[in-house]
Amino acid sequence: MLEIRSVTRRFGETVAVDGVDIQIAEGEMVGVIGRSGAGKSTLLRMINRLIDPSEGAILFKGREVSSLKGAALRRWQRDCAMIFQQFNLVPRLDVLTNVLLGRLNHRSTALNLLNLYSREERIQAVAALERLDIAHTALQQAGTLSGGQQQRVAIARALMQEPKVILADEPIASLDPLNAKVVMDSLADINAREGITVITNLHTLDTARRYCTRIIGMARGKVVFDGAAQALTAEAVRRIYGAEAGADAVPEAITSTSIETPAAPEPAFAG
Ligand SMILES: Nc1ncnc2c1ncn2[C@@H]1O[C@H](COP(=O)(O)OP(=O)(O)OP(=O)(O)O)[C@@H](O)[C@H]1O
Repeated sequence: MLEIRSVTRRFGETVAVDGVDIQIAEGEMVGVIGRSGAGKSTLLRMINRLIDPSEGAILFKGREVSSLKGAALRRWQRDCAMIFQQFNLVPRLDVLTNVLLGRLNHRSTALNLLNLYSREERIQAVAALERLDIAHTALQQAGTLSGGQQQRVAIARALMQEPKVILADEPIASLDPLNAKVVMDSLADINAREGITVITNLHTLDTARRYCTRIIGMARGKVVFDGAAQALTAEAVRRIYGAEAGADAVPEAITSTSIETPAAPEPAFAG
């Protein structure tokens, strides 16, 4: 369904993504792992066209999305929701309005300028917040919520886009273990129930193993592993993280769990 065909992205002398070929079927839950600088974010950002490839093509259901422009590009960006490490909410707006912003690319410019949302859209937004168990925050300023709550708002906003694909760029890197679990459980639930394809960059191996049916390992811009979580052997881990990351010597930062360690409950308002 999603095909990344010989895609390369250069930034000056740096080759961030180097001749990558990947095919992802509808409904997969894919984790992209690799060291910092391996090219994971660049790959994700090229899929929804925040960045354009230097070479190669990206196709969705046989149609090249890497060359779309104007309204067609906006439709693709609507189909392909993005979740960021830093949530990217509008902090001064209330939570409900932030979620409604997910409808932007569904609507005419005039409706957007007038800030008019239908009753159905508001009901849909509240339902998305309820699903993520944060409907009680609907009228609070988004910036007053804790990180975990803000990421859930971002997921609700993504759901409002009615996307075909969700791209999550290190969605739990800024969260404590309990919130990381809530966010990953939500993404897994959306993948399982709606069948929405999820592609997520993750910085810990065990999270990828636990949640993703398929893992793509990147090193220096190239795909060096692509397979089932169970096939991720010590040798594969060495290929992804480097020779020094031996079976017993994988750096703590790579394997340490960001999910299971108990943590103190988050404050209700962590402005
Ligand atoms: N806008 C940019 N301008 C210049 N170089 C960039 C830009 N974006 C990424 N790079 C470079 O491309 C390479 C890949 O970066 P990328 O952010 O994709 O890696 P990553 O695997 O996502 O790492 P991290 O986990 O640290 O975000 C790095 O060397 C980075 O410095």
